[in-house]
Amino acid sequence: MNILSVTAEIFPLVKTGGLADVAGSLPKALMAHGIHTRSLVPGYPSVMRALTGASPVAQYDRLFGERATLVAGQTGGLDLLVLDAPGFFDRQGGPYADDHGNDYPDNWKRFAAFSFVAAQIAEHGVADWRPDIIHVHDWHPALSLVYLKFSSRVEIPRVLTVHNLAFQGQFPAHRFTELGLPDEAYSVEGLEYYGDLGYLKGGLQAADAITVVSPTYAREIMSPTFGMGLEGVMNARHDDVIGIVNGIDMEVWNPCSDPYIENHFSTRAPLRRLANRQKLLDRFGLSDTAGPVFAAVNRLTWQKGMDLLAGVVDEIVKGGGKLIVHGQGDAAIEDAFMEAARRFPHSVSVEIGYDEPLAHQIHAGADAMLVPSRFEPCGLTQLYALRYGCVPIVARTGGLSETIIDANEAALHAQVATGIQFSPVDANELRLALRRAFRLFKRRRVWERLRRQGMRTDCSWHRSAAQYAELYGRVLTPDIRLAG
Ligand SMILES: Nc1ncnc2c1ncn2[C@@H]1O[C@H](COP(=O)(O)OP(=O)(O)O[C@H]2O[C@H](CO)[C@@H](O)[C@H](O)[C@H]2O)[C@@H](O)[C@H]1O
Repeated sequence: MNILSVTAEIFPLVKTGGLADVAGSLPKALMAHGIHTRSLVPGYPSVMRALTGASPVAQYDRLFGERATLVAGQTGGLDLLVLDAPGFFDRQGGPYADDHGNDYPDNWKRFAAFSFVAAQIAEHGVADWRPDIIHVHDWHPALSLVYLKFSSRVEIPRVLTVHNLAFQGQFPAHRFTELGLPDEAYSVEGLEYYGDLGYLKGGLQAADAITVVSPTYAREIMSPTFGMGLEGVMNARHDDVIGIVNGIDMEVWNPCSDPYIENHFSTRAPLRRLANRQKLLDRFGLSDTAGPVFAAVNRLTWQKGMDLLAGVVDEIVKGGGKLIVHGQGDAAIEDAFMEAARRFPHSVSVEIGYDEPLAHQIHAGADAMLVPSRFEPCGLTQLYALRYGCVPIVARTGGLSETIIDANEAALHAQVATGIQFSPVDANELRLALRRAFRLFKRRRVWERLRRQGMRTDCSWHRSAAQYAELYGRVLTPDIRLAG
């Protein structure tokens, strides 16, 4: 079976968050099911640099006004189709915004062009290759499903995965005439979204199957609290929505062989982890401590509950713990953490930025990883933390609630606990969760068991890739409904 996977990010070539990790690791996991994935990605500079043995397979003289070449190539086990359109993708800043964080004003056009090419490949194939299914990720390529629904005579099954409903690709309605779609595509059944254009909304309406990245999130987004304005569409498509929890790349995140960490460790050799802990404290200018070293590696945003964490730093300091924060995001939250680091220089250390090796080192050295998200479709940070023996302390929401087993007395007694959950997601409950962590940390054997149990958890793609394979089988047999 051939899958055309369409994604704006793919690890290790271009990444701003979890989407890249999933788009980069799922194709490898699907190979075990006899599924061959080709991933279409935009030709950002980092992607073009990494391509080896690339060859042009299609040419566009005026793709939404720009010259573009579709290039086929391989890198790091990924089979890629790259849309080399310098006018759209060869830019200094990030994939979606400039260096100052301002969205590119032509994002509507960049991702319409990208989506148009995806639809062309789905419809006609490329060179001698034809996909059986098109599977698009998030809003950026979602318009391709709209092109296929309204402008194509080819019936190819269309799958859409939503990694985060908060990002929707909403643009002014007057752009519609430039998209080259028939008039009926600007409708409730298509792109129309509160008087604007909704790329994700259009994709949700045009998909044969919709996946989100955990069953809990699949339930949550049916309500206004989590639906972000799309709860009506999600309810209408309820029977075609399925939640599949993310797996992680067990090679990239492997404490026994990780090139970014100095002291490799495992459940059999846990003491070597202590050397990473010491190195981490040194790196962040913090003195050694008998108390727990808490960490947060995340986007510093409201979604991730990082403002809540910034508000309870005193609880960590008071208890004799340390806090290491690495991330970037909202200026006010960055400032709040920097201020906390100034107030408590011996206990709190912050590095604003985005650094992949450092993320590995923090997971490999800290005692506990804080993930107080207000909503979290799945979350990967807590899975990396499990694998690296860093006990996750998570909000009970979305995928966090499904991937971590709370250390209540029953779960501890049954030796199945892997972390700490708290709910509702507010500062008070986060404080209480920290106090529980301090108490558990003092029970050394209990904490060690918690850590070991986490490291033994299967976070691989094993089960979830099988679910995707089954889903692909179902959409190829259209009479079988997903919910059945
Ligand atoms: N400063 C920094 N330096 C280095 N690395 C950093 C970093 N800040 C974050 N990261 C990395 O970025 C990734 C974040 O992935 P998550 O899945 O936790 O959240 P994200 O909101 O990006 O993803 C969305 O999509 C994913 C994938 O489906 C869902 O799991 C999630 O719930 C949803 O919000 C992790 O690999 C993390 O290590």
